[in-house]
Amino acid sequence: MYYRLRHNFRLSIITLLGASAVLGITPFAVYRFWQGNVSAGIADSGILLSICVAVVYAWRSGDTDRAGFVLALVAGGGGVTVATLLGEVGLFWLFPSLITNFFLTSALVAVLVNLGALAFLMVQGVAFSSQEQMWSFVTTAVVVSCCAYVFALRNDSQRERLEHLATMDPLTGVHNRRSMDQELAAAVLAKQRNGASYALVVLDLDHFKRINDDFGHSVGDQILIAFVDVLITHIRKSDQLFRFGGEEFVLLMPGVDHNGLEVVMANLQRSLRRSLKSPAGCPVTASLGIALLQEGEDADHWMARADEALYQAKSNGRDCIIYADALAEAVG
Ligand SMILES: Nc1nc2c(ncn2[C@@H]2O[C@H](COP(=O)(O)OP(=O)(O)OP(=O)(O)O)[C@@H](O)[C@H]2O)c(=O)[nH]1
Repeated sequence: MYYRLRHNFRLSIITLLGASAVLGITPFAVYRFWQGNVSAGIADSGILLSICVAVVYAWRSGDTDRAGFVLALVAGGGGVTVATLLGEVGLFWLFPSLITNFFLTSALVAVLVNLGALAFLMVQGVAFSSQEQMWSFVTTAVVVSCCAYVFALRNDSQRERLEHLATMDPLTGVHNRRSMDQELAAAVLAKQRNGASYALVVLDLDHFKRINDDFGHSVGDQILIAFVDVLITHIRKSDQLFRFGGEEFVLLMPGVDHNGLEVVMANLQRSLRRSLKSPAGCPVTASLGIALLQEGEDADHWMARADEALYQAKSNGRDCIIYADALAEAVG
């Protein structure tokens, strides 16, 4: 539970809202009934119940987008209902809901819900004691919503940027090892669920240290970029390329069989030999270790078999492709 709260921001906001609603609205609901204001008491109880249902749904299904959207509607609708029933006293409740909506759902939906709630109150008019009060309230509420909207947009773009930085390799523009771990785990799960086939190809440039030593690090960088360009032209849209670290890359290929894979890899190897050259004109080659995901295998074991195949390719003199499954048959 603590892990989910820590790692899922929207779930933690939904939970916080649920707890605040129970603590904040329950006494008011009781007070309204006690005062004999049954309609306001029912409105408070309805809001409370809807919030609790949405919180439970979010926890059970993990679908915080839908739960957040429903809660934003409940918050907006609840604020309007309370303002309509209680007038000026109820209007104050609209401000927390105007702000909270930006944490619960997307910035655009939140601002639309807020403007919708304000427009409804203006058209209906009963919540305000004078025109002047209505315009002051609506103006301040729109200013608050606009500021929150700008803040939420900025927050979204920073989160996207952070996500990008955390998952992409800045030099080559392909995904990094962190994303690879997630995708391998997803592939293993898909294999367990529907028997999907996957191949893992570990590619490592040969004698790359010499290139750095002879021509400098920036030339080495350019060769890494050119290597990725060649790989990208040879893979399908559904294939995923990751930089595992240094001059080692990993290709995750769904929906492949052994024969098809052999043809694609042989083409790739030819293409690398042809197009990847050092500044002195010498071909830059790569060694490849390949493993098809087996029934009941986990990601670590799968990766270890592909790595072992790569090690064998290096031991065989490099510029070579080794299949882990063929290796296992030969050993067995
Ligand atoms: N230019 C550049 N070099 C890198 C980068 N990351 C790692 N390297 C270099 O890659 C080289 C890898 O050297 P080794 O692990 O000995 O591998 P190798 O020389 O390719 O030898 P084999 O793999 O056995 O064929 C090291 O010199 C690293 O400094 C990078 O981002 N840019």
